[in-house]
Amino acid sequence: MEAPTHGTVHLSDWQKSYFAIASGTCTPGQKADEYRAKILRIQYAWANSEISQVCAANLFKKYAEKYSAIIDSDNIETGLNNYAENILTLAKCQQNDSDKWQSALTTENVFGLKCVQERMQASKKVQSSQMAPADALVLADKGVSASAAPCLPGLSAFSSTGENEHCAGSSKCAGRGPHLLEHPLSSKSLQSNVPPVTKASDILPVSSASLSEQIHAGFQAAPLFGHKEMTNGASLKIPGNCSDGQNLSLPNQSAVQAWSGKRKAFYGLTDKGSTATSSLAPCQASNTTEANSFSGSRNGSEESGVPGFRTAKEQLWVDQQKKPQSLQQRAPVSYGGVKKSLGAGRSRGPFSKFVPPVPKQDGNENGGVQCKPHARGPTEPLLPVDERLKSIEPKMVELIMHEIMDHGPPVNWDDIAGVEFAKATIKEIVVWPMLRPDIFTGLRGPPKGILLFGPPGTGKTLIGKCIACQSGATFFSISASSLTSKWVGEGEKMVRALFAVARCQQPAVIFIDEIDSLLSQRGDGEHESSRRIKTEFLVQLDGATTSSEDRILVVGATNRPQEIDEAARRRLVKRLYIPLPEASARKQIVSRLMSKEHNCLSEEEIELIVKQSDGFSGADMTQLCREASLGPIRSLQSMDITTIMPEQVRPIAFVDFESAFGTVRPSVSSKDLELYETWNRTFGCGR
Ligand SMILES: Nc1ncnc2c1ncn2[C@@H]1O[C@H](COP(=O)(O)OP(=O)(O)OP(=O)(O)O)[C@@H](O)[C@H]1O
Ligand SMILES: [Mg+2]
Repeated sequence: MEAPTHGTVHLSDWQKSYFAIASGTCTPGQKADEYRAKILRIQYAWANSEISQVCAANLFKKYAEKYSAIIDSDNIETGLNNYAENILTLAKCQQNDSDKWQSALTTENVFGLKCVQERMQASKKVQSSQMAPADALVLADKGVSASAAPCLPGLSAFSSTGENEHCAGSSKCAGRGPHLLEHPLSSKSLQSNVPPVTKASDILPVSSASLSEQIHAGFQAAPLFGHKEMTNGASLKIPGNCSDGQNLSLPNQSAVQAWSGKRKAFYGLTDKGSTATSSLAPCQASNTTEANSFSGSRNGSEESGVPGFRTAKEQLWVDQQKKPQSLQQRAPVSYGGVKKSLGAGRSRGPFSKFVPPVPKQDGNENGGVQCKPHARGPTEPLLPVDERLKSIEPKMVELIMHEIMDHGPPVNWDDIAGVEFAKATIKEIVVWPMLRPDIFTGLRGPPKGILLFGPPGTGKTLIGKCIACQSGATFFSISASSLTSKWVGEGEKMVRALFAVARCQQPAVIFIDEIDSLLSQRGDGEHESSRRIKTEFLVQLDGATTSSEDRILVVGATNRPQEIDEAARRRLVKRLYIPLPEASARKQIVSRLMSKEHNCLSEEEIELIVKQSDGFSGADMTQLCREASLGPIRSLQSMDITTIMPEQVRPIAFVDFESAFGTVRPSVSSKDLELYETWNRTFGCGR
């Protein structure tokens, strides 16, 4: 029988396996394996010129499609759909920068390594026969820093071919010997991802500095790049007859020969001597000593006056370390125009800049404690966390930090028409004590809780904004409904976090709009979560209002004062009625709004408007002016609005107000007003 040729065996093989796959008895896994094997065989056949390139391409395409159809299919019977799983597994395995480094290699098992033992023996012999010069290692490589140096004599056990005998002679070096590995720094440094060295022959000469770099670098990058990327050419040559011009290589260099060949050129061009350590900052961030010694050793050239290369991350980190504590805090923020609001009324978009609620003025009011819930990233230094925030979930603190900030137009006291008594009282109990805490002490100490109540649209929220701008305090503006609805089940934690953050950011004003929805009377039918929020709020409020040191002011605003829980009412000691604007206030609102518009209103006409608008709230007055300002536009019926020039629009006239009165009505009924008046007489603190 004729022996089958190579080609026929090959073909029958293919046929057989094809039938096996097509038989339907294979599991998706087996099929995938078979297709994968086929793809490999195609590559192999093409590489051996058994099939043409066109044929290989066609076959490859066919089997790759089949293969990926199985892999990607999420049908349990026919596919594997392990794509996501693999990715997830990979992602899990991926060492995160923030993960704590846990190296399998410890000082103990370094000593256990046979090659290390051999080298230790050898260096001991050398030490006993010859004393090494003190600065041998510095000579070996100027990049060695003072902090890195102590570990090096011990590490000299790694050096090549008895080079110690030649470069040494150091009494320090020799005298200390291998036990110096136990130096705290060195042992720390050694607890890195040094790949296990298996053979003594694998240990090839490495300059001491580059070795220290590798150790500090945890060999993360070094093994891939080969020695030339590790240090510049000069430092690779150990002076004297240590290893003259000898090519240095890393333990597993052979395994990455192909890589280093390609990468050498690339990295060699861009990053002399720093490539191996360029991604090191994250590992160093948590340890100042290590980081310093690291930068010292790898930027040895800095010591000699030549600035070493640092990545931006490293430089930032080093700069932060250099700054004094107070400066490490973020730059003081002027709260003039900054409002922090949680929930309703937030104008901050998702891409707006985050402004932290930092202590202002000297930035050191809390003893320089940075209220940072946790390190934001592995590359950032771990700044001290405020004690008061330790019991608070970092997530909550972050939510408060991220959500309460806002920027709003600055509001002046003059922008608020009327309510003179309320304004004077607020200035007295909010602004002045914030400005002169030294005077407002003891009995003069400001109240810690204020309630602004009155009909809707009378300027309560406006007053809140004004306090934010004028008091100079850190301002937290919280809509009660956002606390109760947005963070279902977490409301009370949010309340706790809010007060904790406020405590860190003193002086602070917590403004709670619609406070009635947060602190309404507790009843049997109410939801458990809202009851818990309420209780927590009262507890916090109590703490804030009774503590004499805390400079936290809680300002609540409501148009339903009668619904507020009596316990909360008691804590909000200053209850200020914000009534409907009087005639003078209404005039002020109209005049102020009209002064910004083109109008032809006479003084008498304004008086008439004021008279006619009796019972209007501030918001109603604003709406009336808006409506009137549209009058001139509406009168341009015959003209094309798209082509009209601004000068062609006539000024706002009294007639526009007359027609505006036809559509704008007071929003507060006299019956409602009576309720406010009664409540004010009962609980209010006004005159
Ligand atoms: N005293 C005032 N002076 C000037 N403008 C005012 C005054 N009161 C109200 N306004 C105008 O009405 C708008 C709404 O006021 P604001 O939101 O402060 O009312 P509020 O009392 O908080 O009402 P609500 O009880 O419904 O929350 C303001 O933006 C402002 O334009
Ligand atoms: Mg309001």
